[in-house]
Amino acid sequence: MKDIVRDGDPVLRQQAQNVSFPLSEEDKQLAADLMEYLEVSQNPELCEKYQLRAGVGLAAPQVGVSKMMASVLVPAEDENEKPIFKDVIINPVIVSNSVQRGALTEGEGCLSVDKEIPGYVPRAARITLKYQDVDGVEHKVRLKNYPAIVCQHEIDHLHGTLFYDHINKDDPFHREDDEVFIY
Ligand SMILES: OCN(O)CCCc1ccccc1
Ligand code: NI
Repeated sequence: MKDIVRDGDPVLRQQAQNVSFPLSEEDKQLAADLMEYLEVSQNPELCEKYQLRAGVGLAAPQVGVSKMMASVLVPAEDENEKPIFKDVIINPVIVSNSVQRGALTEGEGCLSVDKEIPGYVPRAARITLKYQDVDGVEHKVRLKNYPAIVCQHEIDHLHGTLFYDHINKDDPFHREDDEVFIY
């Protein structure tokens, strides 16, 4: 398990570099490590054993690698179902997003930010995301609700943005009329 870099390390505030294809052995290993972390962290026994915070996403800068790559694993409600979204998104670009905003009712956290920072993190309620997978295959997906929020959180990491940058300083729980709140 690679160590998670904490807020304060400059790598979390850098613009990550594009990844070239075909992936080098090093980048293939990085992609595997980023996804393995999520799988292990979402397994209750292993999560306990390795003392990991369960994660639904992990961006390369969070393991000290400033490259445009992040793993996303959003499990289904029923763990016997397949995940809602599972992939390593490489060179991701949000090509369009809804005007409507959305936020998680419980706010957000981050594996790189040890303290709780209360407040709504307003994001696009729906996005169209283009990315390449580890084989270099281009994907264009439309996401809403939790997967859309998680992908935006991860893509933020690739541009040196952390979730609390979006929280309204004067009124952390400010709600716009048309915002959707995701449970
Ligand atoms: O960057 C991933 N990471 O810090 C783990 C937490 C992911 C995450 C948590 C809340 C809302 C969106 C995404
Ligand atoms: Ni994070």
